[in-house]
Amino acid sequence: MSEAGRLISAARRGEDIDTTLRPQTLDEFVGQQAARANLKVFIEAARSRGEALDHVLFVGPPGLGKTTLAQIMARELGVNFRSTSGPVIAKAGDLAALLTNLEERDVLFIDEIHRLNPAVEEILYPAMEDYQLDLIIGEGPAARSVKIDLAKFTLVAATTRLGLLTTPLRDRFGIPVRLDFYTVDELKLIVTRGARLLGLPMDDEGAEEIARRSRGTPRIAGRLLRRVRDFATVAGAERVTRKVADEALTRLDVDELGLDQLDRRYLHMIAENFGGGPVGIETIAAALSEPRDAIEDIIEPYQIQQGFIQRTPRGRVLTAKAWKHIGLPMPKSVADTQISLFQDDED
Ligand SMILES: Nc1ncnc2c1ncn2[C@@H]1O[C@H](COP(=O)(O)OP(=O)(O)OP(=O)(O)O)[C@@H](O)[C@H]1O
Ligand SMILES: [Mg+2]
Repeated sequence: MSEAGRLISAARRGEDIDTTLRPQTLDEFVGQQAARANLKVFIEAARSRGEALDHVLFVGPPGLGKTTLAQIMARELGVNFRSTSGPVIAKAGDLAALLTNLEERDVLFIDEIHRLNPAVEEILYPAMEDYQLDLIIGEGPAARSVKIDLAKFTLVAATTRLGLLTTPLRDRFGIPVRLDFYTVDELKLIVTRGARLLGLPMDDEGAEEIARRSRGTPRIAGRLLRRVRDFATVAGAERVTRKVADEALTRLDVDELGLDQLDRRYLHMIAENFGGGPVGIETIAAALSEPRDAIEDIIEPYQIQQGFIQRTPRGRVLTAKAWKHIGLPMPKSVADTQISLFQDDED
C-alpha cells in the first residue's frame, strides 16, 4: 500500500479539514502541557503590553497539532490569522505581498517552512528582525533597493524537519516549541471528546482501545474514531465497547500498538532483507518504493519513539523489541552485537 492510501498515515487528508474535532482554545487543547503553559504566559504578556508576540516555531511529526495551535494562538491574541506554506511561496514578491498586507500584531502562519525557497528566505530575515522589507526593484545597473516598513507581526511557522532549516532562519524564532507524541491517556481524552461531539456513545474501554492504537497522534485518533463509528453503525452496535473498537481496528489492519501495514512492511523488510540492519535510508526507500521524506517524517519518528529502531551513523538497526513485535527470532549474531554494545555502554 502506498503512503497516500494509508489509513493510519499522519499525512493530511480532506476529512481533516472538517473542523468539528479541532480544539478552539488553549484550554480545550489536550496534552503538550509544557508548551501550552509557556504559550499561555507569552500570549498574556504580549496582550497586556499590546505588542506583537515574538516569532514562534512549531517542530514535530505530522498530525500533532501544529496548525491547530497556530490558529488558537491568533484567536487568543485577538488578531487576524493569515496562512500559507513554504512550497506555495514561489517568488520573493509573493511573500512581499503577504507581508505588506499584514496589520499590526497579525499572525502569519507558514507551514512546512523547511521547504521555503532560499531567495524567499532572504526576504524573511529583515522582515522578522526589523519588520522591514528590502526589495530590489529593476535589474542590472538601474536596479535599486527600497526599504518598506511592515506592521509588527508574529510569524508562526511549522516544520516536521528542524534539521532542514538553515541556522539563520532557526535563530530568528524567539519561541521554539517542540511537540511530542501524545500519551494514551491524552489521546483517550481526545477520543472521548470527539465521540461526544459526534454523538457516538462510547465506553471508557472503547476510547482507550482507539487511543492505544493511534500512534501517539491526534490526527490518527480522529481518523480511527470516524472509521470505528462507521463499523459500529453498520454492525448496529449501540455503543463502542472495547470489543467493537478492537474488531473495527483489526479489520482496518491496525495492530495493537497502532502499527499498520506499511509500518510492518518497513520492519519486516529491514529484518528479512538486511538481517536487521544497519541499513541506510536511501536503500530502505528504494526497497519500499516510498519517498525518503515520507519514511523519515511519518514512519520513523514513531518507530524510534517506540524503541523499534535506532538510527546509527551506518543506518537503521532493528531493536530486540522490534524483532519480538514482528514475531521473528533475532539472529544470534545481531543479539550478541547489541548485548556487547550495551555492555560497552555500561563500562
Ligand atoms: N491537542 C489536541 N487535541 C485535540 N485534537 C487535536 C489536538 N491536536 C491536534 N488535534 C487534531 O488533530 C488533527 C491534526 O492537527 P493539525 O492539523 O494541527 O496537525 P499538524 O501538526 O499541523 O500536522 P501537519 O504537520 O501534517 O501539518 C486536527 O484535526 C486537530 O483537530
Ligand atoms: Mg499542519
